[in-house]
Amino acid sequence: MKTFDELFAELGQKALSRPEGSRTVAELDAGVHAIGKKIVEEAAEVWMAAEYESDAEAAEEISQLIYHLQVLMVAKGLTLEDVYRHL
Ligand SMILES: N=c1c2ncn([C@@H]3O[C@H](COP(=O)(O)OP(=O)(O)OP(=O)(O)O)[C@@H](O)[C@H]3O)c2ncn1[C@@H]1O[C@H](COP(=O)(O)O)[C@@H](O)[C@H]1O
Repeated sequence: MKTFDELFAELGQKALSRPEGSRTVAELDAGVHAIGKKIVEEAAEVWMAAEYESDAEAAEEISQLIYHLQVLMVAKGLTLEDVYRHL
């Protein structure tokens, strides 16, 4: 289990070290357009899970949406502070 901040730090490290088989590296290489499409897809899955599936499934979809949002932040060079200042 990890927190939002811990995952973000891990993804930043993956972007730098570019380990073989990393999903994050593959997404970063695919670019902002592809990551954006993934975010829209995951957001729809969150909505559908929240309406029609279990709470556990909804939580899993939410975690995947958060992951892809973080990958987009890394791709754009945005920091946690850049986002947190708007919360
Ligand atoms: N938290 C996540 C995470 N959430 C979601 N995903 C990816 O996003 C996918 C979810 O999309 P889908 O459900 O649509 O699955 P899919 O249909 O197989 O997706 P596509 O391959 O078709 O795009 C999952 O299959 C994962 O590959 C994640 N991939 C990685 N992480 C974490 O990110 C960290 C770095 O991972 P790597 O970069 O892979 O080392 C690790 O801590 C991982 O646990």
